[in-house]
Amino acid sequence: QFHMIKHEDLTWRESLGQGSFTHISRGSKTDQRDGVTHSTEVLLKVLDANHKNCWESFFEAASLMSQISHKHLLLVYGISVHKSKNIMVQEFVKHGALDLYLKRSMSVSVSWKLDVAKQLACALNFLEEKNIAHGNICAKNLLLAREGDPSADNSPFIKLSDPGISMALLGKDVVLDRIPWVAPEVLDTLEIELECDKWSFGSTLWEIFNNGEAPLQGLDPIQKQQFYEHFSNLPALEWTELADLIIQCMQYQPELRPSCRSIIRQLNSLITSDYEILHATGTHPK
Ligand SMILES: Nc1cnc(-c2cc(N)nc3[nH]ccc23)cn1
Repeated sequence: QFHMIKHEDLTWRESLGQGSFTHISRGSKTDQRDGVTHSTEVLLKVLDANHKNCWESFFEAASLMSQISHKHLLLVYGISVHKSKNIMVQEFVKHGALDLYLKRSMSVSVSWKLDVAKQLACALNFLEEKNIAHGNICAKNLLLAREGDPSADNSPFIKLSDPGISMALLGKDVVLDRIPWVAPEVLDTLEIELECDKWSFGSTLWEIFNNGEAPLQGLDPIQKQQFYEHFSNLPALEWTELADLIIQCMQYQPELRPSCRSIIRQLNSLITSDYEILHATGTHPK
């Protein structure tokens, strides 16, 4: 279920950092199509040699993304296995991870953030309709394909990256580190259900509207675990309707979390109210 890419068709360029048990580089792949050689810019995600036992989960995560195609899901071109290297070849998304982008550019508007939130909700709705749980929704896994430029009246465009190696294999410390993105029930079961993505969506909304700041970033793993044991909530945003949506998504009882359709409906009404307030009073909702 994967396109196998020959190692000699790959070119490595600069390293771009690392994920859980992986390191990533910019690169390119060449392929022949109707006798013409094409070179495509790609992202090369290499599984650390000392985590070879995770290769199945590594490729499982990618194959989830290549079984289905959607405009807001990252495209996986295929895999390449060469000696002890397991390589996933993904589309290269120009502006990289959303959390870093938000931290750098403090000037994105409320409507920009709502637009990005709605695109993520649409991607989740698509996955929900296919009964596919992602399991690692967070701003770091949202890639910005287009910045959006208000003066040119064009909007941002995001792509949801693959979930990476499943938490069942990542160990307890990584799971604790993913609080508050990982749904509370996952800490016991390490099973990912559709409702888990709703919880993570709430946490990602919080990130987007806090300019990429990681929620609970100052807490150590024990304090993070206590955050769940005390049924705590993230600090409320000033915009109450948005804060309410985050609370709905981050309900400790999975069955009480809203459907994706309800999330999209609520985002649409926030978009409308933001538009009306902005164009009526020239200020943003508080
Ligand atoms: N599928 C992907 C994933 N990450 C990127 C990316 C782009 C960029 N400009 N800086 C980066 N720094 C780290 C990753 C990255 C691109 N495509």
